[in-house]
Amino acid sequence: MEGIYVKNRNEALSLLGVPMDLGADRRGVDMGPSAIRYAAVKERLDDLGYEVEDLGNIQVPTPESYTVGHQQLKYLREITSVSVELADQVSNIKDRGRFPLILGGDHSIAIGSIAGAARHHRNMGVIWFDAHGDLNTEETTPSGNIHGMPLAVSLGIGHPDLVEIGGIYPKVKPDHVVVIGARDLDPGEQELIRELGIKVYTMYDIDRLGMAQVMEETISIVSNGTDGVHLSLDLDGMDPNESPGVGTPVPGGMTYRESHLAMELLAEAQVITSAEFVEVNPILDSGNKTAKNAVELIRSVFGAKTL
Ligand SMILES: NC(=[NH2+])NCCC[C@H](N)C(=O)O
Ligand SMILES: [Mn+2]
Ligand SMILES: [Mn+2]
Repeated sequence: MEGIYVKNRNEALSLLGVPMDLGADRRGVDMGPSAIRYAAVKERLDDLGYEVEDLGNIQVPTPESYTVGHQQLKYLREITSVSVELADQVSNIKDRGRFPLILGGDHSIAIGSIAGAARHHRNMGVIWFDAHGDLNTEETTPSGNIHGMPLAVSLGIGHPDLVEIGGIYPKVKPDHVVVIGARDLDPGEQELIRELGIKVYTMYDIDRLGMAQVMEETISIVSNGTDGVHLSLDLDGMDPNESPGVGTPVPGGMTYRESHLAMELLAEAQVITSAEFVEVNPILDSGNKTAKNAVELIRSVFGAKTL
């Protein structure tokens, strides 16, 4: 198994924005793709020698025009239809031999991007960089917000409308999933993690082992017996002092340096076959700092080196 970038700098990347905020039930994160583009994501990847196309944004309904619907699964219908479209677009990008780089939007978009990537990688690994587990279901959710559920959905757990998106389910197996940076797990999520034996590196583990070892172990877990790896990076995994522009900040997160090292080690390992960067909320940000961090992390994962 092998990622499609770094080795070959002529490789083609496709940027796709998903201005979704329905999964967070809070405005601002819909402007994430614009904020990341404003931070010059395309130009900064051009500089690395990639052929980059920007496909623009997927159309997402505005919350003001819809009702929440189900209280435990807010905007289920609208999120389902966007996810179906996103899955198709990600799959089309891969059909064209290009690398899908998805810009969020709240984390519910992972449902669609993983569904699309899973069509091409039937044994896909997933790295979930996040303060949260995003392993809730309609029974365990404290908020009813679907952005707290996409990892569970990808594992085949949750509302059938979400789980069945893309026609393949489960999309990933618990043995091939690693969560990095967790420091806020709801009781139901903790139970599910134990039950399924999902590997979670909490902030405690990162402090004890160091990021280098965490990534070495992570890479070996997600590449063992898999045919591709999706990176799902929630900017709230980073410390809110450094990345304040997120809707659900949790203190005590990964530093700028730790996050970069993680991306650099992924670049060296050449394992990532699709990626998304989510939860950037420019309304809550200061000076577009969080979007700029996203762009720097994107550059690192695509092999940027100082020397
Ligand atoms: N992608 C995120 N930022 N998720 C935050 C989820 C917060 C909380 N665990 C919930 O389910 O509501
Ligand atoms: Mn999060
Ligand atoms: Mn998340």
